[in-house]
Amino acid sequence: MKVDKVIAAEEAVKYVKNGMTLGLGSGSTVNWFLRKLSVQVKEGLQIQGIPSSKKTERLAKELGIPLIDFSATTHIDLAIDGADEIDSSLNLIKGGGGSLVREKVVDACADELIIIADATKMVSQLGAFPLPIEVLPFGFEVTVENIKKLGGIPTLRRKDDQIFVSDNGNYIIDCSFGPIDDSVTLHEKLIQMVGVIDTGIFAGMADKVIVARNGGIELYSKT
Ligand SMILES: O=C[C@H](O)[C@H](O)[C@H](O)COP(=O)(O)O
Repeated sequence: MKVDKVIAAEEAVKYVKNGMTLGLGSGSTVNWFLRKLSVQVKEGLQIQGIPSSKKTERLAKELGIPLIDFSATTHIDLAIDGADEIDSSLNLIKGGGGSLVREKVVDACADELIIIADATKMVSQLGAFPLPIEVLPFGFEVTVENIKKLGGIPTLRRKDDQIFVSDNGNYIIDCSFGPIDDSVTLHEKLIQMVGVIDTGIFAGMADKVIVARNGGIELYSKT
């Protein structure tokens, strides 16, 4: 039986049209989308993708998906991305894989953003997943203290006993705020802090969310 991430990814491929410039998100669900997309590309579909992470770039190249960067165009027709949490207003927490900043740049300039996920990502309120915040390494200790003042419990992300470094050369602070009542206000407070590059709150950005649950598809659209 196919896992739900694969089913959501397959559904998203149906939205890709010949000639499109695609924003390619990051994460395991997007990786399934890339595999499905590459089959269509081999069959003659003409698209070009702008990757949102080095991992996505690497996999897309391996799969033979044509890639460009923003020096070729600043217009993206459709971005496909994953998420760590999705609320009923389609606000998201992203960045579990550490790609939030490039993802936000790519997703924000797309005419349409479609999020693909399995049903485990749907929540009644954001906040069970610690919010990833990308920060400048210089003086990150100060930034962490400032984040604490907002009531969060911050943890510097590590991987294999080393500090995790993003594709942009920055650190990630995973911060538990508990249930987030107002994600826009929280994002605005954080983004104003010196040293904060961006947060994993993607509020009001998703146009559609494709959720696969027990093998079936649910489609949610921005109202
Ligand atoms: O930084 C990572 C991204 O925001 C991913 O899109 C997110 O973590 C979801 O990943 P996955 O599809 O592996 O659950």
